[in-house]
Amino acid sequence: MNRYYAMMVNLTNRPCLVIGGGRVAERKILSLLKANAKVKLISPVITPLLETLVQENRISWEKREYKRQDVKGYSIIVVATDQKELNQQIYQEIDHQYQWVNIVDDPELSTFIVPAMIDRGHLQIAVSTSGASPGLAKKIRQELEKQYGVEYEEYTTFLAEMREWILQQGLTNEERKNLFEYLLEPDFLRRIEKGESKDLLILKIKETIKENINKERELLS
Ligand SMILES: C[C@@]1(CC(=O)O)c2cc3[nH]c(cc4nc(cc5[nH]c(cc(n2)[C@H]1CCC(=O)O)[C@@](C)(CC(=O)O)[C@@H]5CCC(=O)O)C(CC(=O)O)=C4CCC(=O)O)c(CCC(=O)O)c3CC(=O)O
Ligand SMILES: NC(=O)C1=CN([C@@H]2O[C@H](COP(=O)(O)OP(=O)(O)OC[C@H]3O[C@@H](n4cnc5c(N)ncnc54)[C@H](O)[C@@H]3O)[C@@H](O)[C@H]2O)C=CC1
Repeated sequence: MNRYYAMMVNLTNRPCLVIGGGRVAERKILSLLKANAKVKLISPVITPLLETLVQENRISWEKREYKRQDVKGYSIIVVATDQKELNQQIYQEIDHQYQWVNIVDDPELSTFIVPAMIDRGHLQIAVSTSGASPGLAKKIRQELEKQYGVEYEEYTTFLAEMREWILQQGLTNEERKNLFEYLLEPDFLRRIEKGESKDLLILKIKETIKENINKERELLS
């Protein structure tokens, strides 16, 4: 079994090809769309949900069987037909030097595999078993979803906005480091979880920080 390298890939507007339009292809397409990829689908038959995505112009679809000339010019190719031999044949016809390939029924041939994802706004947690047990990756994803609830969407936006502001304040490395630590105190997560407005919280914290910095600087001068 392979040992994989995890990375976060920017697929915005990148051309991605999915061959086969069944249940598994549907799952891969939904996650590609979440990453703003430009998805093309080739398959004679597709699921009702994929039909809807085609009608909404969110993916393009060629209603036909795969041809050898199809597999050129993509960042990512997902091979998801239900025929093992065909999937292997497609693998042979892909130029692997320039394209990342996921063969859904053959981890050994794939140049990348897809983890189970917890999606909480800026926070994404990926769970992988390296193909040992995709079912376990899904189970752990479901457990982590309880631990990292929807409040993390607002919370990570709060952290991102505060961080950007702190970076613009012309502080010393030491001051910045202390503030980033301060932001991670559990109290802020708790307050957001309880429904306190993120924007008001940000205003209050900025005031506190400014006061403290001014006080410290007066003491030092
Ligand atoms: C190697 C990999 C390649 C890839 O697809 O990238 C792969 C391969 C295969 N999956 C198979 C089976 C199942 N896959 C799932 C589910 C998911 N599979 C996903 C990823 C991966 N699956 C990659 C490894 C990821 C890793 O281990 O880290 C997830 C995480 C992500 C996603 O697909 O988006 C998504 C969960 C999403 C979620 O819910 O969070 C379930 C459960 C279910 O469907 O409910 C089952 C049945 C239970 C079981 O088998 O465990 C089979 C056998 C098919 C057969 O029996 O013929 C193969 C082929 C083989 O192993 O040879
Ligand atoms: N990686 C994963 O997470 C999982 C992988 N699998 C594997 O994935 C494969 C696909 O599973 P499902 O999506 O459930 O199958 P499915 O039967 O729902 O879909 C297969 C799709 O392939 C298309 N297809 C068939 N011949 C084609 C051709 N010549 N050119 C283009 N498209 C063609 C069909 O039209 C259909 O849309 C299975 O063989 C299974 O071994 C199964 C479960 C999970």
